[in-house]
Amino acid sequence: MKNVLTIAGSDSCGGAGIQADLKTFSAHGVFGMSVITAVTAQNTQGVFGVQDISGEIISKQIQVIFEDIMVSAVKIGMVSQIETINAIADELIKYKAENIVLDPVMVSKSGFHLLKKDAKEALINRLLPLAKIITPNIPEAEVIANMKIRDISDMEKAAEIISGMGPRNVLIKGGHLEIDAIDVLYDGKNMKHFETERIQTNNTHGTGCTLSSAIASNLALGYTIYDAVKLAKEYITVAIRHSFPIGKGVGPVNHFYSLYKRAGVNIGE
Ligand SMILES: Nc1ncnc2c1ncn2[C@@H]1O[C@H](COP(=O)(O)OP(=O)(O)O)[C@@H](O)[C@H]1O
Ligand SMILES: Cc1ncc(COP(=O)(O)O)c(N)n1
Repeated sequence: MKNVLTIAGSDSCGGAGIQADLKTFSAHGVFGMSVITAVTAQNTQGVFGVQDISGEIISKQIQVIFEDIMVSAVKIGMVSQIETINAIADELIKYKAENIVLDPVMVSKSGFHLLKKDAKEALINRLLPLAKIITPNIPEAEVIANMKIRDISDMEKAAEIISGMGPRNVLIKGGHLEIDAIDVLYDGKNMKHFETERIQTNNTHGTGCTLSSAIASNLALGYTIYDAVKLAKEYITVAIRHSFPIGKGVGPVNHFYSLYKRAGVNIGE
């Protein structure tokens, strides 16, 4: 069994954050572990409160896991504030963590700032260089690369700029453009596109968290970056296609579609 760690925020409605990550790990047959950075009071309509966890207890959570268990990959999601970022960077460097997948979460689909404005520099300076792959969506890539992204050619330019900041691979996700769902992967030399048709649904809560956790799972299982992204893209596409109209807002994706199908669970198809 491969052990995979998520360092992220809790989403009370279970669609994004830690909850999405652990579901994704389980769906991939890896053992999921979690370091909670913040607790959000969140549903499909929005984020209504956040309590950040102290840097001290974040460090402690990371330490006790690495002192005890072999960690094959680490996914980083919501990091909230500078204190959190420093604690994570210090510990991951100390334990020489490998296969770090950084999802630079900034603003939720519902428009809530999950990263404090003064923490962007710390995220770029301290976490980007540690990442085997960083997975920004379009608004996040615009902030990190400091440019406007309107089309695929802009995504490629931004990927090159972000690549120069230290991560070994950059995946810019195209979910926020109007065109088909095209993600751009840059490994410092070659540009690759992963393309699927856009699924017409409002239920995309947690897509980014799920994709990055699927990549981390695949890296832990020994896949190359290219195959890890390709398989993760296939997984998120199925999860979006069979997403759930739960709640009054942006519903969650279906992490266990294949399992439910095999078990004959009626999921309303
Ligand atoms: N409507 C959609 N149909 C198909 N794929 C989508 C759709 N929306 C997002 N995706 C895919 O989901 C993944 C997450 O992308 P995105 O939604 O941009 O991330 P985030 O949740 O960080 O904003 C990407 O692989 C993207 O291409
Ligand atoms: C705790 C937490 N982490 C991450 C997200 C981003 O997910 P999304 O972009 O789908 O809102 C979120 N809403 N909540």
